[in-house]
Amino acid sequence: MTVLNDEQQRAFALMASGHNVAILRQAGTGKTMLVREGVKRLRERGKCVTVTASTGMAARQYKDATTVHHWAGLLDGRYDNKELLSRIRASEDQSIVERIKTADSLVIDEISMISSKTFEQNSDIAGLVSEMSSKIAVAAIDFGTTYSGYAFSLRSDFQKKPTAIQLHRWSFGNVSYNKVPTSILFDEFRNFHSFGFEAEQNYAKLAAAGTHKDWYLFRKFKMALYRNESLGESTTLKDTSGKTMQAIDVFAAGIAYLKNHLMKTFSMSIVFMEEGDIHWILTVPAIWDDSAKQFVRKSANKAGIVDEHLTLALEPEAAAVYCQHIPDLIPIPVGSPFMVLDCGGGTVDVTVHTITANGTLKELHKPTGGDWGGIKVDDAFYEFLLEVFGMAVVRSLTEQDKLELQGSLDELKRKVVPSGKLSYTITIPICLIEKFDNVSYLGRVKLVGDKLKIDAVLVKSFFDASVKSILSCVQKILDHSRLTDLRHVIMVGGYSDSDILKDGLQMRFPNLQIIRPVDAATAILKGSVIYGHRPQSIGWRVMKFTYGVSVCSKYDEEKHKDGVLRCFDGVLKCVGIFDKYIEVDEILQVGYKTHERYYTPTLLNQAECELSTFCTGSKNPQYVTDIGCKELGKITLSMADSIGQKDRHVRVNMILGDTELKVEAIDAQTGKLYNAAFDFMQH
Ligand SMILES: Nc1ncnc2c1ncn2[C@@H]1O[C@H](COP(=O)(O)OP(=O)(O)OP(=O)(O)O)[C@@H](O)[C@H]1O
Repeated sequence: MTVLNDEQQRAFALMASGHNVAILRQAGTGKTMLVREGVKRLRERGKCVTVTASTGMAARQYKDATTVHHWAGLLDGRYDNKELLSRIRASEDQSIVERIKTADSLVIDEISMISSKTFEQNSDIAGLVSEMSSKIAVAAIDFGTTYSGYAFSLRSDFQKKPTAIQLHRWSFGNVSYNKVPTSILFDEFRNFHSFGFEAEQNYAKLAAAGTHKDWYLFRKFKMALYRNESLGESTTLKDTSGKTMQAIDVFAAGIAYLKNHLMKTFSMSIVFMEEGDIHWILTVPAIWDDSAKQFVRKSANKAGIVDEHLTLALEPEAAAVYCQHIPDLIPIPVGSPFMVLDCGGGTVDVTVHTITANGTLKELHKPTGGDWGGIKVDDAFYEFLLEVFGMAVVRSLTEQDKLELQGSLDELKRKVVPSGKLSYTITIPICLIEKFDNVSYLGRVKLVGDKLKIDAVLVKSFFDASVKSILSCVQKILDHSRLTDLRHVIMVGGYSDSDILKDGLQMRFPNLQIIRPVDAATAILKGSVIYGHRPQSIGWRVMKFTYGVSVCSKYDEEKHKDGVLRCFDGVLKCVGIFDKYIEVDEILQVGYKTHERYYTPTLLNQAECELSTFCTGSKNPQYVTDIGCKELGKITLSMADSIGQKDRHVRVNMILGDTELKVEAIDAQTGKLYNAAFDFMQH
């Protein structure tokens, strides 16, 4: 084996761990030797390595090299990207697709001779290949706070027309809906019984018969994952009557119901579709933290969706992807920032992206938002009811009454417009009519038949708290120096259909163009399907936090003045130092890997090493105990393969910029790659 010097060894380590590596030096300094040796070593590890060069002449330096044009199927260079991709897609000879698909690493010699057009075409072809080698279908589940639904498309349909997405319509009574209420009913033995409208109606029937007391009805429970500091597998949820069940069982049952429903829909229309043929997308709010995302993943696993077939999509990001495919919707120029305001039932999620020259989306501002969705309006309405009727009367509502009242409220919310109306009416349950005795809102609330007639200004005030929070969040983002030229806001999510909200935004920000697509309420689901087929639609993301691990280091009087000191084998060390991997607000390319860090075991026979990971909103934390630092969880690194050896170490990369954090560890002695897992839920 050729011996590599330290610098070459470092370059090889980067190649081996999947980084993009540029080797730059004068002629005669060993670049070709390093490439030859690196290729040999990677192949010995079972990797498929392709060696190419920019010219035929350069390729001759290697035994089995070809030109990059030939390898990537760029044909003779006369086609533009679109034509090239459609030729490769339509070609009967799929050898180009096959060889790109199987390559683990690609070497390009004399890369400086390659034009930017060739680069772009290479990247587009790689994207096409990943699309063509993907699953037969993509199915997206939006497990929402108030409403849930699903959509899907076959790969073959997607390739013809990306927006050819089938959105399941749910029938109830004589009406069909895009989504169903996220309500789940379990029987007295905690077995899943029903979901959606059926769950609500079954529970109301049980309650009417007085047999509901041991049953469990969960509704609007998704927000339990938001900012939950102690989220774990043992977290419990309270049902409508205060009885508890394991949260993971409730989420898993809901996801399983939607998954099975979708499989049934498939089986009615498509022959031979199995779960393994589908890539599943689950949508999550972009502002959720890592433990909430991991919780959803674990729930999906429990529902029978395995990790390899599952991607989490960030809701506003998926909507941004969809909006790119709506013809004539948005005249947003390439390079201009635009905001996506995703207003759902529970969460309002705000992101800012720009469209790059190659059509991918680049995030410009970290996801921001809060729990100011449609249910804040509901909360204000129920507070009003309490004032008018009193706690005892409102508490006496039957399950059927509550169901009907929520339906009437949803209808009322849709009717409210910024101006022109003097009052609104809402149908209320008979028991409330009987108890109506208005003293709190004299002249502003009247009873007319079985309806409550409420002064329009009062009704509009139910939106105040939510709209105020959303406006101030948008203002904060606009104040960011990077976004001074932001002119467009795209509103998506069910609650964005509210004219009160849209008007509030337009009044406060008259210079912004507020765009609300026709299918604002389903943009997330449809965008998630497109994202599942083409994950490269998103190219860059902004880091929400500074991430790092807790390390200890030999005590340095200068550096560690405020540190916590401990003595190990007679050596004074400072513990709890924040070893920063990445900084908040940094914009990272999707799949970005941090520079490798090396960790050594403290004991000779240590088989595992645990790293505590931390995050914080501040840019340069010194210690993991600094204000604002939060422990995320642990990474467990296996060192079992080189047990007993001296000078062992594990090299660790964090993979950031994806929708979830990942970590990769390599045993430096054996070269074995471990997919060390983050555990954010060790509570
Ligand atoms: N026209 C409208 N005016 C006001 N509110 C509306 C309108 N249409 C729908 N909503 C409200 O939007 C919310 C549902 O939106 P959506 O289906 O996007 O939420 P979700 O997916 O349940 O929420 P999340 O994204 O928080 O999980 C409900 O609160 C509903 O009452």
